[in-house]
Amino acid sequence: MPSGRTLVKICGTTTLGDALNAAEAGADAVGLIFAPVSKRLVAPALAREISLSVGPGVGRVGVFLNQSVAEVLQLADAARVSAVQVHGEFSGPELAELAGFYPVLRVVSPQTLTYHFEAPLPPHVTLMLDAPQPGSGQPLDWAALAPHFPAGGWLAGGLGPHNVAQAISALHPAGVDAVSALEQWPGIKDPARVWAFVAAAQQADARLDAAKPGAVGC
Ligand SMILES: O=C(O)c1ccccc1N[C@@H]1O[C@H](COP(=O)(O)O)[C@@H](O)[C@H]1O
Repeated sequence: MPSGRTLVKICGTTTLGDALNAAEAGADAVGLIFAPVSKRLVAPALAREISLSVGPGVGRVGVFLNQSVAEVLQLADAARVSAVQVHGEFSGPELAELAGFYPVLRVVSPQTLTYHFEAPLPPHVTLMLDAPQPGSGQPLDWAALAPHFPAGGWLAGGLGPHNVAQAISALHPAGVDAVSALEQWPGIKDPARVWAFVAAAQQADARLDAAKPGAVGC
């Protein structure tokens, strides 16, 4: 969904209050994690309540790690998500199957980026760059990544209000995604940090727009 600005996803939402706060702050999407190993695991029934409450303008992204296509589709359907984000072992044919039902964010680490570029992505599959251990708050080396960052790709990994503007101006991602830096403790957001994250991304976009040749004031 290209919009001309950086989309913002607030991941690891486990309460209705946190989801509504993210929506009010201006987030484009909330992430609902269904990976059983996660400290931010959300029950399908609560995820569904969140999906039905945030309003049609806010995407709901189901997040999965090393789960079968059948499980992904069953949970995504139950929770009424609008897209899925997959980490770990998913083959090309599995991604294509998922993409027949939902837009897919395929998460890869910088170490595996080359491999994923060599194998063409199926339609409706978008790459997201993240640290090898998802949800660990580990930032990527944006300078090293810049020459290889995929056009239209998303960025995650240790992003927060303190560094998201720098990441946007370094890589121009289509979207940014964060969890650890926005929490009071795992699974529970700090509402002020969520607002600050969205605002910092919006301000970064405004600065990039103002710097474009022909922009008013240049
Ligand atoms: O956060 C988790 O627990 C998690 C578990 C399984 C798959 C993905 C998970 N989170 C994803 O991690 C990245 C960024 O995290 P951080 O900001 O560096 O802490 C993001 O894509 C989340 O969706």
